[in-house]
Amino acid sequence: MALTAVIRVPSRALLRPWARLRDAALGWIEPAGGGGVEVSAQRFASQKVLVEPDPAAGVAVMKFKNPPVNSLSLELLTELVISLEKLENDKTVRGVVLTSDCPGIFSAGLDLTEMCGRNPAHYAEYWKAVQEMWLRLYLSNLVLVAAINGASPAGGCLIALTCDYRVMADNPKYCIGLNETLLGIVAPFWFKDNLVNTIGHRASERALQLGLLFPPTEALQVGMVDKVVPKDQVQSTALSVLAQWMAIPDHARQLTKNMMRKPTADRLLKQRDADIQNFVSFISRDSIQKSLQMYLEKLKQKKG
Ligand SMILES: CCCCC/C=C\C/C=C\C/C=C/C(=O)SCCNC(=O)CCNC(=O)[C@H](O)C(C)(C)COP(=O)(O)OP(=O)(O)OC[C@H]1O[C@@H](n2cnc3c(N)ncnc32)[C@H](O)[C@@H]1OP(=O)(O)O
Repeated sequence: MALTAVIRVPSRALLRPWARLRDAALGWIEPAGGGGVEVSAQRFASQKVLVEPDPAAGVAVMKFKNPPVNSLSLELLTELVISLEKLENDKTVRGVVLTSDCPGIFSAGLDLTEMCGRNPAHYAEYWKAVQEMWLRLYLSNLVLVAAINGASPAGGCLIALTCDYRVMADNPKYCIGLNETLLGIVAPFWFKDNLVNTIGHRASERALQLGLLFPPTEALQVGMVDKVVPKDQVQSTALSVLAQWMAIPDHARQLTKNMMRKPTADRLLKQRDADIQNFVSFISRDSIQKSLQMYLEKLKQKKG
């Protein structure tokens, strides 16, 4: 990856402790004596989220890279939020394409191993990170376009739903949807709200109860994605769409986005702790743990 952009990062001594953790996560190194440091955009490429900025165009491409299936581990979620925050603060960037570096998979959704056989404190930490990811993406001031270049179940679909526009590859093997009920679990209310805001109430009711995973043409029909194109055109189409959205003055577009989305985000913001408690007690149930374990086993057996 050839990247040339230069980003100014303040001295670590001036940053809060969490920012030092962030620097470590992103692999930024401050030279001895440090009074601020210039890092090349290559350093911006962390392990599980690659960011390719194009300052001339005012955009960046963010690629998830957590093989084999881009499951949303705690580590990936943390890097995603940090990378997004950095882009939000970068005055040269106004729009971002979200896509995958893993062939054939956009994201397999939440990491089942983070929700199985762990303790309540871990479940709480994990759920807080999932909430944070959703809130940051859903309320982002940037134009976000999803370039869905592979399967996108559950949490993968949620990421796509937070975007302002979704372009999907036309391979009928790639499916997208909130399939939680197939795992014996329930999509949280804010997943549901995001879906209802995208495809409407009746279509959501059907899709959520049946845990429907839509192939691209059906996803287009129901309004879950906005455009279906051949696989090799997904990213270029997403970049063209980004350019169209970026032709609108930022302040007017951002205020409009906020007006449309804030009430939905506020529903979660008003009850974040209660939502974490609900998740922890739900996921800790023996019956739910059994369902998830059986589902994981089925995924593993599929190979053999
Ligand atoms: C009433 C109160 C309610 C409160 C709310 C409570 C609960 C709700 C909580 C959460 C909502 C959940 C959201 C989610 O996102 S759950 C995750 C859902 N995801 C899926 O169902 C996708 C599962 N995966 C697949 O279907 C396939 O893997 C794939 C993505 C289509 C890719 O298929 P492929 O054939 O290419 O790969 P494999 O299937 O062979 O998988 C390779 C490897 O990856 C492992 N794996 C797959 N998905 C996950 C995952 N999500 N998490 C962790 N690991 C995953 C798979 O087991 C294989 O592992 P192996 O060790 O065998 O290599």
